[in-house]
This record gives sequence, structure tokens and C-alpha cells, in this order.
Amino acid sequence: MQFPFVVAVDGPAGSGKSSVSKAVARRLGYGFLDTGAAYRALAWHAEAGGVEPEDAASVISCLASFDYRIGTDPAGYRVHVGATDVTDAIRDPQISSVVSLVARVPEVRTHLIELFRSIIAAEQRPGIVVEGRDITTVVAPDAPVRILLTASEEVRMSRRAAELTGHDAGKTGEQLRARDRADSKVVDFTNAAEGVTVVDSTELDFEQTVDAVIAVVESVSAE
Ligand SMILES: Nc1ncnc2c1ncn2[C@@H]1O[C@H](COP(=O)(O)OP(=O)(O)OP(=O)(O)O)[C@@H](O)[C@H]1O
Ligand SMILES: Nc1ccn([C@@H]2O[C@H](COP(=O)(O)O)[C@@H](O)[C@H]2O)c(=O)n1
Repeated sequence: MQFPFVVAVDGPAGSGKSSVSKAVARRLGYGFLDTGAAYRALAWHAEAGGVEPEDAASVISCLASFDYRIGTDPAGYRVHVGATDVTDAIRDPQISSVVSLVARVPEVRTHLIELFRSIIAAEQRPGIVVEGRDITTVVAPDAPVRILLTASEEVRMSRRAAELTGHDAGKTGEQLRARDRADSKVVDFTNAAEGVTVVDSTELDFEQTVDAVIAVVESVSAE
């Protein structure tokens, strides 16, 4: 059996990838890798360096100084760029509004995909749940478990709005829709590739969704 046992989870914004994958990892005693945090941290690093996220050449030049570290403990992990803890800063709506500009640069993707693979290879727990947009198709296409976690746009928007209290729900929804549009030009995370299992949580609550993902993992592990 592959070590670590990789569970790859992709899906659109607000589908529950991060929270459900974290809960699945905790339940299974696996590590957890939030790949979106790296793209967010690079957007933060670019802005901190006065680089416009639209300026692809300058974003690429930021990679040389992008000293990125992230933990894989699903119970709690920190994100650092150099000595700076950016765990909270990368969740700012400002970062959410520009991250797709950074993520669309091929050289950025190549750099971060190699970083993700090295983090996965270094995982010491028996398995690792890796979530993002291109995990099932590019980062870990040979993972024993590959899941597309999705939900209706309406449900995803309402979940995100409930999460971002104090922000205008309409603006939050529009930003989520805009990010999906931008992301889907770079990676197809709306159609399940061959061998990818779709888990649609539109009608499921959080625990039911966690159970559904674990059922897929257990069905593969039992083979
Ligand atoms: N099945 C569910 N039922 C109810 N709430 C859910 C469900 N799945 C996730 N949530 C909630 O929806 C919100 C968004 O989830 P999460 O941040 O994990 O989404 P995501 O796919 O990682 O989004 P993004 O890609 O934008 O980071 C969270 O508050 C989470 O607790
Ligand atoms: N594997 C991935 C993961 C993320 N992205 C880009 O990062 C943005 C933020 O991701 P979150 O999961 O933290 O919301 C996302 O919108 C994508 O632009 C990616 O390209 N590939």
C-alpha cells in the first residue's frame, strides 16, 4: 500500500474541501495539506513586496524569495512566509480577491506543485488528505483515493456567507462566483476526471459529508 496513503480532494470555492478534509484527516489519524494556503501566501508575499498580482513576470520573480512553510497537523497548523506567520492574513478577503491572478501563472503552478509533492512525501503519518483544485488531476493523479467534493453554487455561497459574518453576503457570493470563474479557466474542478468519485454535499450536513468522504476512503482501503 502506498505510504503515505494519499486522499486527494478537489472542488470549487465553498464546497467544504478544507473543513471536511481536515475533519476526515483527524478521524483517520492522517495529515492534512491545504494547498490553497500556498497560493494565498504567494499572493500575500507579492503584495508585501509591492508587486501587482496582475504582473505575472514580477510574481514569478517573487518565487526566489518565497520561503514558504506549512504544517500538516489537521488539529491546527500555521503558515509562514520566512519568519512571518501569515496564517490569518492569507484569509483576508483582499487576498481572496487576487489569489486567482497568482494561481493562473504556469510557472507558479509548477513551483508549488513540486512543493506540495515534497510535503506529501515527507509526511510521517500513515496517510495525508490533500485538498485544492488540481490534486486529483495534477498534483496526485495516482492517489488511491480521489474525490471531487462539490455542492450547488447557491449552497456554497450561503455557507461562505455564514462563515464570513460581518461581510456583505451579496459581495461574498459574487467574489466566490468570480473566483470559481477565474479558477475554472486554469483547472477543471467541476467535472470529475476518470477514477474520481464525486461527493455532492448540497443535501448533506457537515458530519454527513465527512462520513461520505470516509466511506469512499474505507471502500478503497478495503480492496
Ligand atoms: N456539508 C456541509 N454542511 C454545512 N456546512 C458546511 C458543509 N461543508 C462545509 N461547510 C461549511 O462551509 C464553509 C466553507 O467550507 P470550507 O472553507 O471548508 O470550503 P472550501 O471548499 O475549503 O472553500 P475555499 O476553497 O474557498 O477555501 C465552512 O464554514 C464549513 O464549515
Ligand atoms: N490546488 C490549488 C489550490 C488553490 N488554488 C488557488 O488558490 C485559491 C485559494 O484556494 P482556497 O482553497 O484557499 O480557497 C483558489 O481560488 C485557486 O485560485 C489553485 O489554483 N490550486
